[in-house]
Amino acid sequence: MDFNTLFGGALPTFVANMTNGASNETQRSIPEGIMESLGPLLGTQFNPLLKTFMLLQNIVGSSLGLDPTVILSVFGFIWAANKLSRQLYMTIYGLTQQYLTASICISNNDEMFLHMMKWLSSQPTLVNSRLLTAETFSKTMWEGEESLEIPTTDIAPDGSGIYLNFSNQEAKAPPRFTPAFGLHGFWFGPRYFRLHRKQESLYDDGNSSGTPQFKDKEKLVISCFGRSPEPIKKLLQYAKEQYYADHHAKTTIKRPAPQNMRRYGGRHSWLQVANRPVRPMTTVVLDVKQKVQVLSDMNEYLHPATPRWYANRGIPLRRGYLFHGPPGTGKTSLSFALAGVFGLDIYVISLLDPSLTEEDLSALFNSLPRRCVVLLEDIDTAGLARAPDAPKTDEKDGTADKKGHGKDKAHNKDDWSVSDLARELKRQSGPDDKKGISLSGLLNAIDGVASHEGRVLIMTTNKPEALDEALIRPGRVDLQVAFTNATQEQAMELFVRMYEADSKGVAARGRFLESAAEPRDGDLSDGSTEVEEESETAPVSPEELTKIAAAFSAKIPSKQVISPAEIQGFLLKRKKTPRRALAEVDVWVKALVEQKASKTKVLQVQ
Ligand SMILES: Nc1ncnc2c1ncn2[C@@H]1O[C@H](COP(=O)(O)OP(=O)(O)OP(=O)(O)O)[C@@H](O)[C@H]1O
Repeated sequence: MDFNTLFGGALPTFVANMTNGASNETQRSIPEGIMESLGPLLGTQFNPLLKTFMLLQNIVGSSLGLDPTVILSVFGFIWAANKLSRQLYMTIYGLTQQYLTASICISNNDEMFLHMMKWLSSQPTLVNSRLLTAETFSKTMWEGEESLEIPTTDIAPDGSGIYLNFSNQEAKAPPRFTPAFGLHGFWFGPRYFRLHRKQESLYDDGNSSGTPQFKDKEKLVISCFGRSPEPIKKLLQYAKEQYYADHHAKTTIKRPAPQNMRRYGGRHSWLQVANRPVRPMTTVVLDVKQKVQVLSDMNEYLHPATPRWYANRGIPLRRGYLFHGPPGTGKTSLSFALAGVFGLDIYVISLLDPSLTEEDLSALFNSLPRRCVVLLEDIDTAGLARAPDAPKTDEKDGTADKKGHGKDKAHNKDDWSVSDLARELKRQSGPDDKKGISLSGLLNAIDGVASHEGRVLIMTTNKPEALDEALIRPGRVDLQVAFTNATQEQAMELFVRMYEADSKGVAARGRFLESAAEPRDGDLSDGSTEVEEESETAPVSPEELTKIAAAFSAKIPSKQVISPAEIQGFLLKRKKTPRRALAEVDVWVKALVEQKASKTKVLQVQ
């Protein structure tokens, strides 16, 4: 079939019309027969479209006096120019990318990803862009809560029970917005940067996890014009500094990550669980000599020149402290205060964690940062027993190896009993023997080959006598700090600390003697004096506070039977009424001493 037959004889007319120029108006319109010819060719569904097009062509041709072929040619030219310019742009862009821009790629496996995302989420140009990702973002207790207006619930009809209500607090927390996947641009100083946020699915063959699966990984590619990556490096450094800007005032607390995350190692081994304001050293009530001793020892150890000093003498670069004493005497508090003083993160490990194996413990120690505090709390409760067949000598120095197999080596093969055999079989069988930490497992982690040097290890215990001597021998524990129940001086210090911030405020406002219900000196020594409701809450001057504190401490037994935590608990219940605390201390001390003597756990007075 030729074209003429196809177009039903209309083609010659159409061609003639087109070639005859634009002078004749009838010639500018599309020949009528062409519709019928194109219809079957394109299919019936295109008919309305074709008709509309033809109609438009006719209108344009006849009413505007334009030749449709010219219009088509113009459109064709624009299309071709567009294609060409795109091609050109792509080529120039590709060449520029290859030879004239620098890029740095950041994977979400790295901390730098967090720094960058936090910085990007604070950039107005980016958070006002049209392509965003919203993330639920919970604030910690210490972030901008004070100015929040919290609704109250009135549960008593007479209005006497008005309480704060936090039921919708999550709804009020605004989400965080970050640039969505795709291309973005932003300015940093005088320079323009391009950001490409990408997501890739990687296939994990299951070597580490046991189950093959696809995992999503994110990447940020930051590029800038110029052959040097220096501007991007500066940007990354800046983002990192911003990220840690408020860290000098905070102590970051980390714990081992859940088991399924730990297997990725590196920064996945540890999970940040809190970022608390630094605990000032002055808030820990302890003998000044002891405080200074620990502080100066740690300061010396953390000095940049110390690693070389240790290396020159072939001494492993480690420092261990044992804080021992009754419960609630400030062992953990001192650990946190020390981390705060030296600006170190604190890594807390619980040896009672059932998911923690000895391999995990070694891996955790191995992934510690260069300088940090590792806190092993209540080490005596971890059931760290020397293997029953392990020798009494220090495993490092003795013939025994770290897994407690020493005796086996010395064992005469002929002496094997059935129980030895059963024990050996148990040790070698099943996955259960991998659970829990043995003494040798802990020693391995603390000072084995894999152990990270440079860290400060703090172990706390209520029962130092229950610890194996291998655990606390010099080299593993270099300094012991004894904590005791509160002395009278400590009780006084605790009392002053509890109320001094308020009393300073009183001094500043010059309201020392404002209250008419101010107790006389005689009242202070007599704790049983009934204190009027309004005088209890009346402001206390610093001078008066010292007097009340002295009177209070005199009522604390000098035999040190009450812990600082107990005193703190008592004062907290009267946190705005120092006079009431003084008035009620006698009854409380008596009840507490009796309760301790009778070994009951139930408090009569709180
Ligand atoms: N010496 C102290 N100075 C200041 N506060 C103290 C002191 N001892 C205890 N406290 C307070 O008591 C509470 C418990 O203290 P902390 O956890 O430090 O005691 P601990 O000795 O570690 O107890 P445990 O042996 O039970 O772990 C904390 O809130 C802390 O502020």
